Amino acid sequence: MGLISIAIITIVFLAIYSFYKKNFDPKEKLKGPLQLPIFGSLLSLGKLPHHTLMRWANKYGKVFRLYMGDYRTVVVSDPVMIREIWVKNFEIFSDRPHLPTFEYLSDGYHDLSSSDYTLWKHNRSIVGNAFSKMKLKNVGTHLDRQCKLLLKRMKEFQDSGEVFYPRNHLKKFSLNIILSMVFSEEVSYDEGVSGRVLEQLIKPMDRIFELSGTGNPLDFIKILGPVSMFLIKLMVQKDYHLIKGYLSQLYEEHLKNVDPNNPRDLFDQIITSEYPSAKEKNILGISSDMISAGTDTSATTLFWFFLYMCNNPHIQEKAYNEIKDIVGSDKEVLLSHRISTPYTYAIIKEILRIRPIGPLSIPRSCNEDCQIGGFEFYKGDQLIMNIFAVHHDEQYWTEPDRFIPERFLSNNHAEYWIPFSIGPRNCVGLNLALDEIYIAVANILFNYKITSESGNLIDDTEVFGLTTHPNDFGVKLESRF
Ligand code: HEM
Repeated sequence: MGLISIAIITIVFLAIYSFYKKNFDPKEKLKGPLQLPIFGSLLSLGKLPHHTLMRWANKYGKVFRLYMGDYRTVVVSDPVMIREIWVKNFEIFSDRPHLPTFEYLSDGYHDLSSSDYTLWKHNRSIVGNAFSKMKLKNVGTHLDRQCKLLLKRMKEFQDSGEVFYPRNHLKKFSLNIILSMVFSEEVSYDEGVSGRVLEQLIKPMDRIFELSGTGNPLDFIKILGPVSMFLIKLMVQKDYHLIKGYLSQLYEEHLKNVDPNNPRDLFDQIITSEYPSAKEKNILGISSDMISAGTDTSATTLFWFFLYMCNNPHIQEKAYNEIKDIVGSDKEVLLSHRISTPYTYAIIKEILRIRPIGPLSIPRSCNEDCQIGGFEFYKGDQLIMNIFAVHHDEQYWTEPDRFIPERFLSNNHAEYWIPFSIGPRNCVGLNLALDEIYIAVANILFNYKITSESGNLIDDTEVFGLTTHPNDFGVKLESRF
């Protein structure tokens, strides 16, 4: 028998075994859709995986199983089970799955977002402490400055009557908040001036996330083994080196004159912390996390804000009146106004509910066989929290597909409003994100009436990606003064 025949017989055998194991394993108690051999559900998740998974949850249960390639994956859309897994049994589900993409991009899991429990605990406390110290010092100053720059940019569009395309301006707003807090750097709003940051940081990051988005078969098919790592490196290493080069340069510059007693920014605090090993790798990994996780997330939520305000002029008017009555002649909305503007804050919560930018959160893995809530979990399982499904569940929300900020006025829905996930490994940037979104939303509403460019409703269909965002659109700005 020739080599080709042996290879074909092996592949057929593996495919039959894989089909049997994924669909008819006698120890499997969870229901789920029929799985393809080798790929499992990887090819059937569609363009909007969170919608597909929500449909399957309706059919197979709020805790169901599928396979992403070789990984048994349990998808959870029930807030009670989410609490059991992500909070009460956190230590069993604290880690991320070990995937070649995560491994390569984090230089062997040396960062915050993909590290394993022991290192994660250490790095999380460094970032947590750094944020608390910054909070006391000057977060408000960074937010105010960046908000003023954004409003100034918007004014130029309003004065000229030109259509304003919010997406890139919002990205710069969020990026600048992170850059100034972490590195004391800033990108100019004028195109071109920001060449270095754009070419070495933002564009490479965007390209990497496009390539390595959810469900890359190279990550999930174990038989591909070393070939996967080789191909992933081939695809992302140029961009990866650009990002690491940019961060390494900042690291060297900061090292020259860092004063541990008087840190200038978050990076100084990260640099001056102790690490169990691989100090430089961890520093670069954590700072790269801050930029990748902290920029597009808040910016995309603000992008949705523009859309929902154009499509709901009565809601926009109601929030404007609330802010105007509170702020009066001060000309500027501050963080301290948030408590007195509950309707505006309810708008933010409703945007994060109806269009959570990370609808499937970031996956976790199970580190021991266990039974929780009557369901079996096995070591090595991947866990997916379907935030979108929880946020659109009719059991918890009246008319979940409608944009109704009022629903948050009488009830904060804390049990099932989970855009930042829950538990000890939830979003570390939660408070910063809510602060920056509030500052931007409230000041934009106070200064401008926003309408769609065409006068028609803007399409609110999502595009799945690093963050789930709308298709690009432009708006008209009318001054409130
Ligand atoms: C609207 C804004 C944002 C949303 C909806 C959001 C949402 C999330 C979610 C769902 C997770 C996964 C948590 C888990 O595994 O349980 C996460 C993790 C993370 N987020 Fe955010 N995020 C936002 C903004 C930010 C900002 C501004 C930062 C900047 C510092 C940030 C930094 C991170 C980091 C570093 C992680 C990984 C945490 C860890 O593994 O310990 N996020 N975020």
